[in-house]
Amino acid sequence: MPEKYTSQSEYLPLDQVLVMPVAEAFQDRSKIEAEWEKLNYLELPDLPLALAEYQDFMSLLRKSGAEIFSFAKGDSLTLDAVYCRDASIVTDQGVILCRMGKEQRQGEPLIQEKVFETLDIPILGRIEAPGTLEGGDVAWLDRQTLAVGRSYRTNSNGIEQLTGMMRAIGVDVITVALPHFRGPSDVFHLMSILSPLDRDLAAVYSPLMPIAFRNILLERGYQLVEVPESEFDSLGCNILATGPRQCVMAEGNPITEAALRKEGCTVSTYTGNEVSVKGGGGPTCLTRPLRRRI
Ligand SMILES: NC(=O)NCCC[C@H](N)C(=O)O
Repeated sequence: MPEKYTSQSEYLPLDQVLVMPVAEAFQDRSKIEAEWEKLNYLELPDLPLALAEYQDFMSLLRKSGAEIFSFAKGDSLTLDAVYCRDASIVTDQGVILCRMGKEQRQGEPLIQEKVFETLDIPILGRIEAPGTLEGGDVAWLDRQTLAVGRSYRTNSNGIEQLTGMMRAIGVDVITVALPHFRGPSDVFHLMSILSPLDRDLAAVYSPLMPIAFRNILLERGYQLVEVPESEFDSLGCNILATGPRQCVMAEGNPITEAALRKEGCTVSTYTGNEVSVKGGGGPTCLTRPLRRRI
């Protein structure tokens, strides 16, 4: 029987996706007030606005036709749990539970595990101490190639563990050494500078991309849409593909949006000031894609 689905793609038509609803992660004003500064958010998120923004984001996800599942809330979770991509990686053989580089997020993988169990998705492996690895540092370049950023969140030991698990299932890992940029307290993942949008199209922020990795993308036949400096902090480079050249991005990135349209992309935007910009997590961070249609 021909294969119908894969988890090893960032751009094929999205079929199933997990989210951690903002209502569950943010909960109430007192939780937000107690946590936002310690988590290094830019400003205090406004709950009613965040809920409204998230509703719009979810309606874009629903419009894509994907089936949506939710993670459950847990006592050990912070506001950051809304950025559910980071706590797990999904392969065609099962899930790898991450070990978060940001200490306050270390409860997330265990809470996610319970939901994977109820969905009957096998656990292929877990990153163990002293390794750290976050899902935002990981992106499929094709079905057999996974790029992983070595960052303040993802260390060499985590990458070694991941590489071993991937070798066992026939996947090559390309390590991308990320620069210091704004330092350890900032959120800076591989997917802050790379969003694959089709087999041969990716949005990139080249100023922070190692030349060698950028050349690998070009050698692989990727055409690169360059995100300008003025749109980096507004998450212009963090774009969710719900299908080939079907993009969901945070509003406020008109130059990138126009460049994507020029390459034949359909672009939908949501207001992400509260739910994305203040916490530093764009649409890929807000979603844990489970599988895509081949
Ligand atoms: N994949 C991502 O870029 N995730 C964003 C996570 C933001 C969150 N405030 C964090 O610091 O971990």
